Amino acid sequence: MDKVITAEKIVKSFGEAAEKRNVLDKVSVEIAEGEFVAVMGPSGSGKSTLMFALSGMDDIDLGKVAFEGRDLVSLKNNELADMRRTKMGFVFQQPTFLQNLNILDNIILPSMRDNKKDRPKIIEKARKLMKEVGISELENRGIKKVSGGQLQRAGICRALMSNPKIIFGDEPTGALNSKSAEEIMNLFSEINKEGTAVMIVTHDAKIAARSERIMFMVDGKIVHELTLSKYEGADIDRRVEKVTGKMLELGI
Ligand SMILES: Nc1ncnc2c1ncn2[C@@H]1O[C@H](COP(=O)(O)OP(=O)(O)OP(=O)(O)O)[C@@H](O)[C@H]1O
Repeated sequence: MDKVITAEKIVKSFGEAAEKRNVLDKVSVEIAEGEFVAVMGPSGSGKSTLMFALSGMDDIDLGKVAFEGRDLVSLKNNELADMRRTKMGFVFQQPTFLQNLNILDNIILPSMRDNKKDRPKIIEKARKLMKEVGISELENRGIKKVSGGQLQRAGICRALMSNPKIIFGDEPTGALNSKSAEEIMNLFSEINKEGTAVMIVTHDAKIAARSERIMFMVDGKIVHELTLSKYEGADIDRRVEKVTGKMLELGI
Protein backbone atom coordinates (compact mmCIF):
# COMPACT_ATOMS: atom_id res chain seq x y z
CA MET A 1 0.00 0.00 0.00
CA ASP A 2 1.21 3.54 -0.74
CA LYS A 3 2.76 5.48 2.09
CA VAL A 4 1.31 8.77 3.26
CA ILE A 5 4.34 9.48 5.43
CA THR A 6 7.86 8.16 5.28
CA ALA A 7 10.32 9.43 7.87
CA GLU A 8 13.92 8.30 7.92
CA LYS A 9 16.26 8.65 10.86
CA ILE A 10 14.85 11.92 12.08
CA VAL A 11 16.73 13.76 14.78
CA LYS A 12 15.35 16.69 16.74
CA SER A 13 17.01 18.32 19.69
CA PHE A 14 16.15 21.19 21.99
CA GLY A 15 18.42 23.28 24.16
CA GLU A 16 21.85 24.83 23.73
CA ALA A 17 25.32 23.25 23.72
CA ALA A 18 25.88 21.19 26.89
CA GLU A 19 22.15 21.11 27.64
CA LYS A 20 21.35 19.83 24.17
CA ARG A 21 19.73 16.43 23.89
CA ASN A 22 17.98 14.48 21.18
CA VAL A 23 14.26 14.40 21.81
CA LEU A 24 13.95 12.39 18.59
CA ASP A 25 16.90 10.08 18.15
CA LYS A 26 17.08 8.68 14.59
CA VAL A 27 13.42 7.80 14.42
CA SER A 28 12.13 6.10 11.27
CA VAL A 29 8.39 5.80 10.68
CA GLU A 30 6.14 4.80 7.82
CA ILE A 31 2.42 5.37 7.75
CA ALA A 32 0.45 3.75 4.96
CA GLU A 33 -2.64 5.19 3.31
CA GLY A 34 -5.67 4.51 5.44
CA GLU A 35 -3.67 3.13 8.35
CA PHE A 36 -4.64 3.73 12.00
CA VAL A 37 -1.61 4.09 14.24
CA ALA A 38 -1.12 5.11 17.85
CA VAL A 39 1.97 6.40 19.63
CA MET A 40 2.43 5.60 23.31
CA GLY A 41 5.24 6.22 25.76
CA PRO A 42 6.11 7.93 29.03
CA SER A 43 5.69 11.66 29.46
CA GLY A 44 8.55 13.46 27.73
CA SER A 45 9.48 10.51 25.50
CA GLY A 46 8.96 12.61 22.36
CA LYS A 47 5.49 11.60 21.15
CA SER A 48 4.18 15.10 20.41
CA THR A 49 7.54 16.14 18.98
CA LEU A 50 7.30 13.19 16.59
CA MET A 51 3.81 14.21 15.53
CA PHE A 52 4.96 17.79 14.95
CA ALA A 53 7.92 16.56 12.89
CA LEU A 54 5.83 14.21 10.74
CA SER A 55 3.25 16.90 10.01
CA GLY A 56 5.82 19.56 9.20
CA MET A 57 4.58 21.71 12.09
CA ASP A 58 8.11 21.73 13.40
CA ASP A 59 11.39 21.39 11.53
CA ILE A 60 13.91 18.62 12.18
CA ASP A 61 17.69 18.75 12.62
CA LEU A 62 18.61 15.66 10.61
CA GLY A 63 16.91 12.96 8.58
CA LYS A 64 14.04 13.18 6.16
CA VAL A 65 10.25 13.39 6.28
CA ALA A 66 8.28 12.84 3.08
CA PHE A 67 4.54 13.32 2.70
CA GLU A 68 3.12 11.41 -0.27
CA GLY A 69 6.70 11.17 -1.50
CA ARG A 70 7.43 14.92 -1.25
CA ASP A 71 10.32 15.82 1.00
CA LEU A 72 9.02 18.44 3.45
CA VAL A 73 12.38 20.22 3.48
CA SER A 74 12.10 20.91 -0.26
CA LEU A 75 8.83 22.81 0.20
CA LYS A 76 8.60 26.57 0.56
CA ASN A 77 6.82 27.79 3.67
CA ASN A 78 3.61 28.58 1.80
CA GLU A 79 3.66 25.18 0.05
CA LEU A 80 4.08 23.44 3.38
CA ALA A 81 1.25 25.49 4.89
CA ASP A 82 -0.98 24.60 1.92
CA MET A 83 -0.10 20.95 2.28
CA ARG A 84 -1.00 21.01 5.97
CA ARG A 85 -4.26 22.85 5.30
CA THR A 86 -5.43 20.62 2.47
CA LYS A 87 -4.01 17.18 3.25
CA MET A 88 -3.73 16.99 7.02
CA GLY A 89 -6.24 17.41 9.81
CA PHE A 90 -5.31 18.18 13.41
CA VAL A 91 -7.23 17.43 16.58
CA PHE A 92 -5.72 18.49 19.88
CA GLN A 93 -6.66 17.84 23.49
CA GLN A 94 -8.34 21.25 23.67
CA PRO A 95 -9.56 22.59 20.34
CA THR A 96 -8.44 26.17 19.76
CA PHE A 97 -11.50 28.04 18.64
CA LEU A 98 -12.19 31.75 18.40
CA GLN A 99 -14.44 32.79 21.25
CA ASN A 100 -16.29 35.47 19.29
CA LEU A 101 -17.41 33.05 16.58
CA ASN A 102 -20.11 30.40 16.82
CA ILE A 103 -19.42 26.69 16.26
CA LEU A 104 -20.26 26.71 12.56
CA ASP A 105 -18.11 29.75 11.79
CA ASN A 106 -15.20 28.26 13.69
CA ILE A 107 -15.50 25.02 11.70
CA ILE A 108 -15.51 26.76 8.33
CA LEU A 109 -12.91 29.41 9.13
CA PRO A 110 -9.78 27.61 7.79
CA SER A 111 -11.61 26.56 4.60
CA MET A 112 -12.75 30.13 3.92
CA ARG A 113 -9.13 31.18 3.44
CA ASP A 114 -8.89 29.15 0.26
CA ASN A 115 -12.36 29.40 -1.17
CA LYS A 116 -14.03 32.64 -0.15
CA LYS A 117 -16.45 32.45 -3.08
CA ASP A 118 -17.65 28.99 -2.18
CA ARG A 119 -19.12 29.91 1.19
CA PRO A 120 -22.48 28.16 0.54
CA LYS A 121 -20.71 24.95 -0.48
CA ILE A 122 -18.38 25.15 2.50
CA ILE A 123 -21.32 25.64 4.85
CA GLU A 124 -23.12 22.72 3.25
CA LYS A 125 -20.09 20.50 3.85
CA ALA A 126 -19.73 21.70 7.46
CA ARG A 127 -23.42 20.98 8.12
CA LYS A 128 -23.06 17.48 6.67
CA LEU A 129 -20.10 16.77 8.95
CA MET A 130 -21.86 18.29 11.98
CA LYS A 131 -24.80 16.00 11.29
CA GLU A 132 -22.51 12.98 11.06
CA VAL A 133 -20.91 13.72 14.42
CA GLY A 134 -24.22 14.65 16.06
CA ILE A 135 -23.86 18.38 16.71
CA SER A 136 -26.22 19.81 14.06
CA GLU A 137 -28.27 21.69 16.59
CA LEU A 138 -25.23 23.54 17.92
CA GLU A 139 -24.17 25.50 14.86
CA ASN A 140 -25.15 28.89 16.27
CA ARG A 141 -23.88 28.24 19.80
CA GLY A 142 -20.95 30.09 21.26
CA ILE A 143 -18.00 27.85 21.99
CA LYS A 144 -18.30 28.41 25.75
CA LYS A 145 -21.84 27.07 25.72
CA VAL A 146 -21.09 23.51 24.67
CA SER A 147 -19.58 20.54 26.48
CA GLY A 148 -15.98 19.35 26.05
CA GLY A 149 -17.16 16.36 24.03
CA GLN A 150 -19.28 18.56 21.76
CA LEU A 151 -16.38 20.95 21.28
CA GLN A 152 -14.11 18.05 20.34
CA ARG A 153 -16.70 16.88 17.79
CA ALA A 154 -16.60 20.37 16.31
CA GLY A 155 -12.81 20.14 16.26
CA ILE A 156 -13.09 16.89 14.32
CA CYS A 157 -15.47 18.51 11.82
CA ARG A 158 -12.99 21.33 11.31
CA ALA A 159 -10.18 18.82 10.76
CA LEU A 160 -12.25 16.92 8.19
CA MET A 161 -13.33 19.93 6.13
CA SER A 162 -10.52 19.49 3.60
CA ASN A 163 -10.93 15.70 3.21
CA PRO A 164 -7.42 15.16 4.60
CA LYS A 165 -5.27 12.13 3.83
CA ILE A 166 -4.39 11.86 7.52
CA ILE A 167 -5.75 13.09 10.80
CA PHE A 168 -3.29 13.71 13.63
CA GLY A 169 -4.73 13.54 17.13
CA ASP A 170 -2.57 14.64 20.06
CA GLU A 171 -4.35 13.26 23.15
CA PRO A 172 -7.69 14.00 21.45
CA THR A 173 -9.66 12.44 24.29
CA GLY A 174 -7.39 13.63 27.10
CA ALA A 175 -9.85 16.23 28.39
CA LEU A 176 -12.96 14.07 28.11
CA ASN A 177 -14.84 11.72 30.40
CA SER A 178 -14.72 8.05 29.46
CA LYS A 179 -18.11 8.03 27.72
CA SER A 180 -17.27 11.04 25.52
CA ALA A 181 -13.81 9.59 24.90
CA GLU A 182 -15.34 6.38 23.62
CA GLU A 183 -17.73 8.28 21.37
CA ILE A 184 -14.90 10.36 19.95
CA MET A 185 -12.88 7.21 19.32
CA ASN A 186 -15.88 5.71 17.50
CA LEU A 187 -15.76 8.76 15.24
CA PHE A 188 -12.04 8.29 14.59
CA SER A 189 -12.71 4.62 13.70
CA GLU A 190 -15.46 5.65 11.27
CA ILE A 191 -13.26 8.31 9.69
CA ASN A 192 -10.53 5.70 9.31
CA LYS A 193 -12.92 3.14 7.78
CA GLU A 194 -13.71 5.71 5.11
CA GLY A 195 -10.03 5.71 4.12
CA THR A 196 -8.40 8.52 6.11
CA ALA A 197 -5.20 7.55 7.90
CA VAL A 198 -5.21 8.34 11.62
CA MET A 199 -2.27 8.89 13.97
CA ILE A 200 -3.08 9.32 17.63
CA VAL A 201 -0.80 10.12 20.54
CA THR A 202 -2.21 8.75 23.77
CA HIS A 203 -1.37 7.55 27.27
CA ASP A 204 -4.53 5.48 27.38
CA ALA A 205 -4.29 1.78 26.52
CA LYS A 206 -8.01 1.65 25.77
CA ILE A 207 -7.66 4.40 23.19
CA ALA A 208 -4.50 2.93 21.63
CA ALA A 209 -6.17 -0.49 21.44
CA ARG A 210 -8.49 0.90 18.77
CA SER A 211 -5.56 1.31 16.36
CA GLU A 212 -3.96 -1.25 14.04
CA ARG A 213 -0.41 -0.58 15.11
CA ILE A 214 1.13 1.00 18.19
CA MET A 215 4.57 2.59 18.23
CA PHE A 216 6.02 2.66 21.74
CA MET A 217 8.49 5.47 22.36
CA VAL A 218 11.08 5.69 25.11
CA ASP A 219 13.69 8.47 25.29
CA GLY A 220 13.20 9.62 21.72
CA LYS A 221 13.32 6.17 20.12
CA ILE A 222 10.65 3.78 18.92
CA VAL A 223 11.50 0.78 21.04
CA HIS A 224 8.69 -1.51 19.90
CA GLU A 225 5.86 -1.73 17.42
CA LEU A 226 2.79 -3.76 18.29
CA THR A 227 0.56 -4.84 15.43
CA LEU A 228 -3.03 -5.25 16.42
CA SER A 229 -4.70 -5.74 13.06
CA LYS A 230 -4.42 -9.48 13.38
CA TYR A 231 -6.63 -9.26 16.46
CA GLU A 232 -9.30 -7.49 14.50
CA GLY A 233 -12.63 -8.88 15.47
CA ALA A 234 -11.33 -9.81 18.91
CA ASP A 235 -13.17 -7.91 21.58
CA ILE A 236 -11.76 -4.65 22.83
CA ASP A 237 -10.85 -6.13 26.23
CA ARG A 238 -8.52 -8.61 24.56
CA ARG A 239 -6.90 -5.83 22.55
CA VAL A 240 -6.48 -3.68 25.67
CA GLU A 241 -4.91 -6.67 27.44
CA LYS A 242 -2.33 -6.97 24.64
CA VAL A 243 -1.50 -3.29 24.94
CA THR A 244 -1.23 -3.18 28.71
CA GLY A 245 0.84 -6.40 28.65
CA LYS A 246 3.31 -4.78 26.26
CA MET A 247 3.37 -1.57 28.32
CA LEU A 248 4.27 -3.55 31.42
CA GLU A 249 6.95 -5.46 29.55
CA LEU A 250 8.47 -2.21 28.29
CA GLY A 251 8.12 -0.46 31.65
CA ILE A 252 5.85 2.27 30.27
N1 LIG B 1 9.83 23.71 22.25
C1 LIG B 1 10.55 23.00 23.12
N2 LIG B 1 11.63 23.53 23.71
C2 LIG B 1 12.39 22.80 24.57
N3 LIG B 1 12.12 21.55 24.93
C3 LIG B 1 11.04 20.97 24.38
C4 LIG B 1 10.18 21.66 23.45
N4 LIG B 1 9.20 20.82 23.07
C5 LIG B 1 9.41 19.66 23.73
N5 LIG B 1 10.51 19.76 24.52
C6 LIG B 1 11.05 18.68 25.37
O1 LIG B 1 11.16 17.52 24.58
C7 LIG B 1 10.80 16.37 25.34
C8 LIG B 1 9.72 15.62 24.62
O2 LIG B 1 8.54 16.40 24.63
P1 LIG B 1 7.18 15.86 24.00
O3 LIG B 1 6.15 16.90 24.25
O4 LIG B 1 7.42 15.42 22.61
O5 LIG B 1 6.91 14.58 24.90
P2 LIG B 1 5.61 13.69 25.02
O6 LIG B 1 6.08 12.28 24.96
O7 LIG B 1 4.60 14.12 24.02
O8 LIG B 1 5.16 14.03 26.49
P3 LIG B 1 3.70 14.13 27.16
O9 LIG B 1 3.17 12.74 27.16
O10 LIG B 1 4.00 14.63 28.53
O11 LIG B 1 2.89 15.08 26.35
C9 LIG B 1 10.41 16.87 26.71
O12 LIG B 1 11.52 16.72 27.56
C10 LIG B 1 10.10 18.32 26.48
O13 LIG B 1 10.36 19.07 27.63
